[in-house]
Amino acid sequence: MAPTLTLCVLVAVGVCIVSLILHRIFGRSILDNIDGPPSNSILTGGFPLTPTSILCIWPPQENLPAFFDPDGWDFQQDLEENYGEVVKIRGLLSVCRQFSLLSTQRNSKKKPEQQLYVFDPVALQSMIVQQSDAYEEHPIYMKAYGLLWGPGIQSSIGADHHRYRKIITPAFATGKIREMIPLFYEVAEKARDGLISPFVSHGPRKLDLNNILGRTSLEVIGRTSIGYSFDSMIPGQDTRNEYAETLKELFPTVFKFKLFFPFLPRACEIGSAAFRRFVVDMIPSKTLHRARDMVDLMERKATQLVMEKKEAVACGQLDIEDDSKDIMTLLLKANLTAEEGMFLTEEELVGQTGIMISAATDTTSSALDRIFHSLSLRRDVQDKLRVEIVEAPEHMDYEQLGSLPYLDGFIHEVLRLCVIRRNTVTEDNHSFVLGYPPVTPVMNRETVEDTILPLGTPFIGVDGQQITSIPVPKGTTIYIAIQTANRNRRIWGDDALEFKPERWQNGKAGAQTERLCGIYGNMMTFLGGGRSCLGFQFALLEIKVIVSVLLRSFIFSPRR
Ligand code: HEM
Repeated sequence: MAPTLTLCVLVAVGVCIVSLILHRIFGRSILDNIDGPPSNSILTGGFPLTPTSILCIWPPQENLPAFFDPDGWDFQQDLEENYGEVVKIRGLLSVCRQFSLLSTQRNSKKKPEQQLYVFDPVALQSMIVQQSDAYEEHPIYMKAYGLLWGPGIQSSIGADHHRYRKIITPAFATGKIREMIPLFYEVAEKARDGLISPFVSHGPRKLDLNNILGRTSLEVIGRTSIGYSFDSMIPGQDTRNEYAETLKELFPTVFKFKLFFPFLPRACEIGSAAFRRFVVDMIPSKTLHRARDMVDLMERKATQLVMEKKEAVACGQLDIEDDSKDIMTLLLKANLTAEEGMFLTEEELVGQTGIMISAATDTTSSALDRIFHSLSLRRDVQDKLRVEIVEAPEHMDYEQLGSLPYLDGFIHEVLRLCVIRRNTVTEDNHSFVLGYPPVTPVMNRETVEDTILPLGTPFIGVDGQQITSIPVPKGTTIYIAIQTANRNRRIWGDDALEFKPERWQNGKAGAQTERLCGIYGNMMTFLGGGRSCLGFQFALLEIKVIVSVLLRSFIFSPRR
């Protein structure tokens, strides 16, 4: 290492250590009284100040890797069982945050590394519904969405977000989605034929169900959102185009940079977009350049799709008054009648196209993966479901799809618990099934003002006193604990961790006295309030159609 660089690194490390010591001595926070798992990492602020621990700077954070680990079951379980329904988590790089390099909000009343993990139903209701203006989408994720897709509903807050939501919501009205059901069947049946065809031509063989479910979800949203086919779904052929490939690779590529995410809000403020682009071009990282090229490709494609649609409308090839058109046509139509300042610009239509396709594809396909995985492990559930489906009409309409009680209970239960914990379930012993919701076990928010978080279930603070509400300083990161809320024993009962579709029959589950503020089934899978999932009905119908089509033709077993 060059001497100057070595000196810079030493000075930076020295400054961090001094800051950390000062911070630990003088930095009091009103969140100190909330209990949470201990941290031993130098960069999370929870480390014991010994010479050995000072050397031990990796991993850079203690709670978060365990927290976000796909197999972090014990950690999540520990949070649920050993603390109150609001838990303090130690976040990333607290030392650097002292210098506001990472912090998105300057605030003296809290230690920036302290974050709250919330599953108390009253607290959730306050954050998501009553006091929602005080809790915004986390700036890191908003910036990330903005960089990936451009301006749109998921990369906006406040008035802009209200505007997007107002113009997009009618495209998801029940009447519109009901008309999409025949298309759901068309794509699901192509998927079924694609699965059957290799058996017919080559006899028994292994198939990649995960691949075909991903292709099916993308094709459904391509056709319904913009009237575009990404994949001819020709049996036996993987005919996906470049956009589809890119979409599949995008998140795994981008998440290789997850340690740098906290720098995004500040980094996006440095210089012009052209300058930032120049910096990205200059950084010698193949992966970064791959991510850049993927974003470019997706933007080009979305722009092309929007332009084609606009031209088709302009030259009369597409009748915008015809209600049975895709979501983009509905947005173009809504634009025509929108009040001043309420319509979507071309750039926003492009951003929205990318967001919509991404929001609908990974979510639904991972829910479907978990559904077929659960079915393969629970032959009893699979058989019972098949009996109900086979007795129903082959092509069901909206009402019929909603009227199959076991299918409905099964989908609710998968979306409550989802994927099966590895090594806990066998075909013989199926009583214990745990899982993650399909999008993420948590959603991030950040307080944009000082606020008070009320609690439904008071708990004892670190000082031994009862806490009935928590003053939360501006700039605090909050995790909406979707997964933990969905299996909170106080709400769901002692069998909360068991996979029981029957619990939904006769309206038993979902009608508990303790309410969660989610829009679907008294659970948080699709969130609630002003940022809840706009496509939840779409997703439910799509899933029901695909499950009913595939269960008629196949018996699913676990891979041997
Ligand atoms: C099982 C499937 C799905 C699940 C579990 C799911 C879940 C969610 C969740 C939790 C959010 C809130 C995100 C946040 O606050 O950052 C969300 C937002 C959203 N979802 Fe879904 N989603 C699913 C499928 C879909 C589908 C199929 C579509 C579209 C056709 C869709 C469109 C959206 C949109 C547009 C938003 C942004 C809403 C806003 O910011 O106001 N989702 N979804």
